[in-house]
Amino acid sequence: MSSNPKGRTTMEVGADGVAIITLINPPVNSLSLDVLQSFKRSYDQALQRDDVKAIVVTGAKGKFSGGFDITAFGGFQGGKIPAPKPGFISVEILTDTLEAARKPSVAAIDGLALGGGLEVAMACHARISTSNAQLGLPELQLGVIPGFGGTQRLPRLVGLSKSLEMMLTSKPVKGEEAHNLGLVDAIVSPGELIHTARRWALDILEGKRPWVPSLYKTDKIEPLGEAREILKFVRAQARKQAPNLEHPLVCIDVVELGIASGPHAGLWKEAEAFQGLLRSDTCKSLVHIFFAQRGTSRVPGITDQGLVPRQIKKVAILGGGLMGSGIATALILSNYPVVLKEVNEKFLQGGLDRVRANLQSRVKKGKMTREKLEKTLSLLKGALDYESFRDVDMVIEAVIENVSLKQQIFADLEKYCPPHCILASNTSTIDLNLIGEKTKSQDRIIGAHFFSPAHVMPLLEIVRTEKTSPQVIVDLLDVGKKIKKTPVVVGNCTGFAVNRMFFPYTQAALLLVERGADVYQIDRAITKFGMPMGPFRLCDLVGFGVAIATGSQYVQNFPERTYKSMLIPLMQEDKRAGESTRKGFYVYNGKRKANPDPEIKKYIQKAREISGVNVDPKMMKLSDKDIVEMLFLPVVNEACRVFAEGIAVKAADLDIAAVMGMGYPPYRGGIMFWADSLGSKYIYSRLEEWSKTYGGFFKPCAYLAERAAKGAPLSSPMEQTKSRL
Ligand SMILES: C[C@H](O)CC(=O)SCCNC(=O)CCNC(=O)[C@H](O)C(C)(C)COP(=O)(O)OP(=O)(O)OC[C@H]1O[C@@H](n2cnc3c(N)ncnc32)[C@H](O)[C@@H]1OP(=O)(O)O
Repeated sequence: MSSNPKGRTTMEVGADGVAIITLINPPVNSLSLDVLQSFKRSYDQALQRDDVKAIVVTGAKGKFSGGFDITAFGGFQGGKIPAPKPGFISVEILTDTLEAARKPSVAAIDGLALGGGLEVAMACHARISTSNAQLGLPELQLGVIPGFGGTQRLPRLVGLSKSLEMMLTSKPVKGEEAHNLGLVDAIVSPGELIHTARRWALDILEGKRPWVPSLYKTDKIEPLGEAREILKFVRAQARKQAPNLEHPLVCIDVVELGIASGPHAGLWKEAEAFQGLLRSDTCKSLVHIFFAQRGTSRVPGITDQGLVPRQIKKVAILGGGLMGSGIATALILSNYPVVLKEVNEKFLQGGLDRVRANLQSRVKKGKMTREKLEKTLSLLKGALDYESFRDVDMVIEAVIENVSLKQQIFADLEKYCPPHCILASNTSTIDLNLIGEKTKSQDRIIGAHFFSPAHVMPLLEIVRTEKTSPQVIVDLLDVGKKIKKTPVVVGNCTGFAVNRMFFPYTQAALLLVERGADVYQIDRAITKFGMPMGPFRLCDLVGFGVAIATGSQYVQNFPERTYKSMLIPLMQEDKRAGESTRKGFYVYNGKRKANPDPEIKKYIQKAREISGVNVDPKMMKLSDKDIVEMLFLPVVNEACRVFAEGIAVKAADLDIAAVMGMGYPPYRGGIMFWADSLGSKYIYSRLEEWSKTYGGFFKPCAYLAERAAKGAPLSSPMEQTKSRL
C-alpha cells in the first residue's frame, strides 16, 4: 500500500499533557498513505494514553502540509495502488476519530496548509497560524474536489460564498485573511506557534476557549433558500467560464447536498464524487500538467552537473517597444535593476512610459500600492548609448526582427559588455547562430523568448545553441524562476518550439477556408475545444503584419509543408490588418467587440482563385470534431518533428509550451498528451488520408509513421535522440 515510504508522523508528549503530532514527508509534508496511516496510529495512541490530555497537530520544517500526495494519483488511476475505501480518511479518521474525540485538538499552521492539509486542520477544534502561511483548497486545479471533508467544513467556517470562491479559483488565502474570515483562530509568530497551540488546546479542555467541531457549525451558512440562490448563481458562472469541465459543478452539488441534507450526507457524497473524479481524463491531464510544469527546469546534462547559478545584479534591455518594456516590467517587479536602451529620446520615453503604465494597471487592480510602484520604478534607468552596459551581467535584446540589425547589436554588445555578461535575444523566429555570427561570444549567446505581454504571460522559452555554455543556461533558468516564469529549454531552429509547433495551426485554418469551410465556424469550434480564441481571431489580435512576417520565415525554411494562401496579404492590401485597424477577419467596435463580416467572402474567393483550388462540398459540412482534428493534428505532426529533432528534450516540455505559450487547454494535458489519448495510429491514418486529398501540408512525418507502425505512444522517450541541444 506504500506510495511513499519516507512519509510518517512523530508524536511527542510534553509534561503539560499535550501530544504534538508532526506530519513528516519532505518537501511539503504531503499526505501519502503512509503518513495518513501513521497519523491514525499516533492519534489512536494519543487518545488511549492517560498522560495525554490534548493534541496539537503540526508539520515538520515550517510547513503544515501541501495536501494529499499527488504522486500517488497515478497509482490509484492505474489500479497499481488500491485507493482507500471511500470515507476511510474523511469519515473514519478525520470525523469519527479526530473531530469526535474526547480530547481537544489544535492545528499549528506554518508555511502551507493546502488541500488535504487544510482539511486535517479544519477537523481540529481550533487553528493557530502564522501570518505568512497559505491556506487553501486547490484540489480543483487537479481536476478533483476536496475529498477529506473540505466541501463541508470550509463553508461552515468561512461562509458559502467565500468557500466557493476559494475552491473554484483554487487560490489560497494568507494567514491574516484566514483569521479575518474565521478560518483560523489566532495569528502568532513562527517562534510562538507551538507554544500558543498547546496552551490553546489546554484552554479548550479547561473550558476557557470554545471547543468547536467545525462540521456542525451553522452560524456562517445562509438559510437554505438564500444558499440555493448563491449556489445557482455560482453554478451558472462556472458553466460559463469552464463549459468543458464537470468537476466544478460536482463540487457545487456536493456543497449543496451538505447544506440541504446535513454534513454527514455531504461527507459521503464528497467521498464518492472524489473517487469518481480521480479517474477522470480531466484529472489525469491536470496532474500530468502539474508534474510537467515542475519538470521543465530539470534539463539532463545541464542542471544535473552541479553548476551553481551566478548572481545577476544588473540587466540591460535593448528596445523599449511592447516586448522590451514588458520584459523590463517583469524584471523590476522581481527587484532586478534594469537599464532600458533606445535609439532616441522619443522612443526611450515611450518605453519608460509603457513600463509605468504596466505597473499602474497593477495598482488599479489592487495588486500594488502607489508607494511600491515608485519604489519599483526607481530600479529602471533609461539610456541612449552603451556606457551603462559596462557592468551589466545580462543583456536581453528585444528590437525588431531584422537579422542585420541584430548582428550589429550583438557585435556592439561584445565590445561594451563585460566578458562574463550573458547575451540574450528575445527573437521569436530567427536562428541564434545567425544573430551571433559577427561575434566570438557564441558560448554566451542564448535565446530568452518571452510571450506578449511579457510581464503577464507565464512562459519563458530558453533557446540554446550547440555552443551555449551550460553555465549560461543555468543562470537564465535561475532568472526565469526569480521572475516567476515557467522556463522551457529548447534547441535552436526557426520558430523554436512554440511558434514552430503552432505554425501549421493557422495554415490549416487557411487551407480549410479556401476549400469552403466557414471562418467563424472554425473559430467557434476551436473556442469550444478550449482555446482562448480561434485562429482567425488570434490573427486579428496579433496583426497581419506580424502574421505575414513570421509566415514568411516558415515558407523559406519548410517550403514542402507550408500552405501558401494569399488570403491574409490580400486583406492587408485593402488596409484590413487586424484589430489595430478595426478590421480583419472580424470588424471591431470601439469596445473591441469582434463581429463577423460578410465582406470577407470576396477576399476568400480571390485567394481561392490565386491558389487554384475549388470548393470541396465536404469542407462545407465539417463537424466541430473534424475542424479540431484538421487544425490540431498538423500541430501534433510538427510537435513530433520538434521532438524527433531533439529541439525539445521531453514531450512533456511541449505540453507545457502549448499550454503556457498558446493557451492550449491544460485540462487536455497539452498537445502531446492529448495526441496520445487519440493514439498514434489514428493520427497517422487521419493525416495520411488528408495528405492524399489536400497535399503535402498534411503528410505525417517519419517519427509519427514509425510510432504508428509500432502502435507506440508519441510521448515515450526517444530511443536515439538526434539531439540538437
Ligand atoms: C483529498 C484531498 O482533498 C486531495 C488533495 O489534497 S490534492 C492536493 C492538494 N494540494 C495541492 O494542490 C498543492 C499542490 N502543490 C502546490 O501548489 C505547490 O507545490 C506548493 C504551493 C505546495 C509549493 O510550491 P513551491 O514552493 O513553488 O514548490 P514546488 O516546486 O511546486 O513543489 C516542491 C516539490 O513538492 C512536490 N509537491 C508539492 N505538493 C505536493 C503534493 N500535494 N503531493 C506530492 N508532491 C507535492 C512538487 O511536485 C515538487 O516536487 P519536485 O521538487 O520533485 O519537483
